[in-house]
Amino acid sequence: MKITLEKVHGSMNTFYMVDGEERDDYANLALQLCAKDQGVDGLLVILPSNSAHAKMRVFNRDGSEASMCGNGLRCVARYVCEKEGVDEAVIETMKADLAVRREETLMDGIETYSVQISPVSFQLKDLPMEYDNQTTLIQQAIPEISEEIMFSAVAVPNPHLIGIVPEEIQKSPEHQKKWAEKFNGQNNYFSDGVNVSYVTKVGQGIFVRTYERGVGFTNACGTAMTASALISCMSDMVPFGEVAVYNPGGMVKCTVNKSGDTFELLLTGNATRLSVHEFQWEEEQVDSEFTAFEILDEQRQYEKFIEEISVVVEQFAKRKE
Ligand SMILES: N[C@H](CCC[C@H](N)C(=O)O)C(=O)O
Repeated sequence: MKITLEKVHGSMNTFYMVDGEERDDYANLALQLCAKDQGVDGLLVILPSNSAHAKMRVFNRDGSEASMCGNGLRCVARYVCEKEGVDEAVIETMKADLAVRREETLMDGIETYSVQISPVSFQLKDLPMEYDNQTTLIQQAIPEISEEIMFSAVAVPNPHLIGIVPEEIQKSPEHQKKWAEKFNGQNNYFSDGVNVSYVTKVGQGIFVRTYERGVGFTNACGTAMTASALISCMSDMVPFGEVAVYNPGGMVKCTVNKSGDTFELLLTGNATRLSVHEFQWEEEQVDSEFTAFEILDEQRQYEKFIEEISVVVEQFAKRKE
């Protein structure tokens, strides 16, 4: 079956995106596309919805389906808003219908969208995570890992383990890689894996590097950056409100507001279109031609944005090409 795909990114977290009908084999499409393209982190599927303008499903490189994707939702938001000719919309996701909106550009020529990140739960059963019969894990050392890293577990609603780490640990990915690989393999804590983020204060904001469940290290993980901003506000590293979150793929703004004992989270950042492709999708992977028949030039502008903030980003991490 011939399908049209867009290649898009949010903070250089890159996806193929397809506008299709409900089917039960999109994991197979994700595996085929990711086998062909090492530079992509997963597949976004846009589907009809009974409750919203559209529905988003997201599949990781390993074919596993996630309940949410913050960077991907910005790209889906742009596609749906431009298709419907609106600046605001609602997108159905696995656990919630989320508000999305077109925003002032981060920089000229960089389409920018905000997306709601919800629901939020600190209950370990919602990740899921098993740890010493605890029901929550917030700003706590896990002695097996380190005495100097404060960890927090939160579902937004996909699962995140957030560690506030000193600069010297952040400077090299080895420590994070060791534990993220353990928690996404055979282990007693996370039966369904977990996205692992290391967070360090930088300037007025934070720097976040994430090892994503089902993918590995990515340039950015939208739900992880938002969860990291939430934990950074709760631990008084930064004030509540708008948090500048730097990552190897650029920078986003996360807005963290507390009302009573609930949190409202918003993720604002680029939604960049890279190219458009035709793909012959067969049951078995065929070596069909997989060329871009349209290369867009939005990336040039995004590179200028990266240059502007590289001094902050490059002290911790080089971007994955
Ligand atoms: N790897 C994540 C899904 C993708 C989320 C990430 N790309 C984002 O922007 O939030 C998980 O399995 O929970």
